[in-house]
Amino acid sequence: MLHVETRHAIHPDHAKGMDTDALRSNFLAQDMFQDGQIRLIYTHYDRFVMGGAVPAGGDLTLDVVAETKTATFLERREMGIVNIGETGTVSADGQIYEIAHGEVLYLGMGTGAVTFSGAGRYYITSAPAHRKCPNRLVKLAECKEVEMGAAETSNKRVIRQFIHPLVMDSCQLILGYTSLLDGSVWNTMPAHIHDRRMEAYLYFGMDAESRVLHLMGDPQETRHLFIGNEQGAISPSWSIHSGAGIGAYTFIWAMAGDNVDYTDMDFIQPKDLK
Ligand SMILES: O=C[C@H](O)[C@@H](O)CC(=O)C(=O)O
Ligand SMILES: [Zn+2]
Repeated sequence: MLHVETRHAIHPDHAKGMDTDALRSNFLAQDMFQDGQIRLIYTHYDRFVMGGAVPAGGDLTLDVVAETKTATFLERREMGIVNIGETGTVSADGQIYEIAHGEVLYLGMGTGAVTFSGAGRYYITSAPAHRKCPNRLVKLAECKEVEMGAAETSNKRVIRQFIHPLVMDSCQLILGYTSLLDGSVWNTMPAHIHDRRMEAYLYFGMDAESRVLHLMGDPQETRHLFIGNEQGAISPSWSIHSGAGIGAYTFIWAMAGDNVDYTDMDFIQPKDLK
């Protein structure tokens, strides 16, 4: 079963006046992971799509998505898939990929139908593409690891870059995930924006009762979302995207836009946030 929800692009002046419900219905991504379903959120931020596929031991095929009005979803798009569950398989273009927890599968433009199977919980990201880059399963050992932060500032973390120019080729999509070290709670502080790219976070690996206090908004007009396990935040290009967790967490970040330069960020120091 396929379910697709559309999220329109919001102007920062509009976001300023939103109450909690409006912020959550526009920027929180929830209910993506349901047994036996593929659930996508089609955003108008760079036409980035995020979602989940949970085959729960069976098979789920993603092929036609009415929103794109193309013969297949990937006809003019690329896709990045992260398995946040147990080992499972994804079949595409006549290949069967066995994907362990934390591994990333990139599927290039023109790949055709994609079938998700087994015990995996698959986080799906996709952006429009202009050329075919080779399909590739990126193993944990192949990603680029970057250590950031320090215990003294409660933000010691490891950033693992998978769909990233230092690892592989893609059109728009950049993707990886960041894990907080024991006792560190803050991600992406100092915060940043990048007007050239939108971004989406998916928080996972959390206790069911735990929450991340996710910060969003114009740096001078910050807002927050309390986010639970396997929920995400959609970050417009004008918004910061940062957070502090009550317990351990990892988050997948994915971006689409004008460049694939991960280091292209405009930082905002804590003293300049409001
Ligand atoms: O543009 C890059 C993204 O916001 C994240 O990769 C930041 C991040 O993982 C972190 O600092 O912890
Ligand atoms: Zn960012």
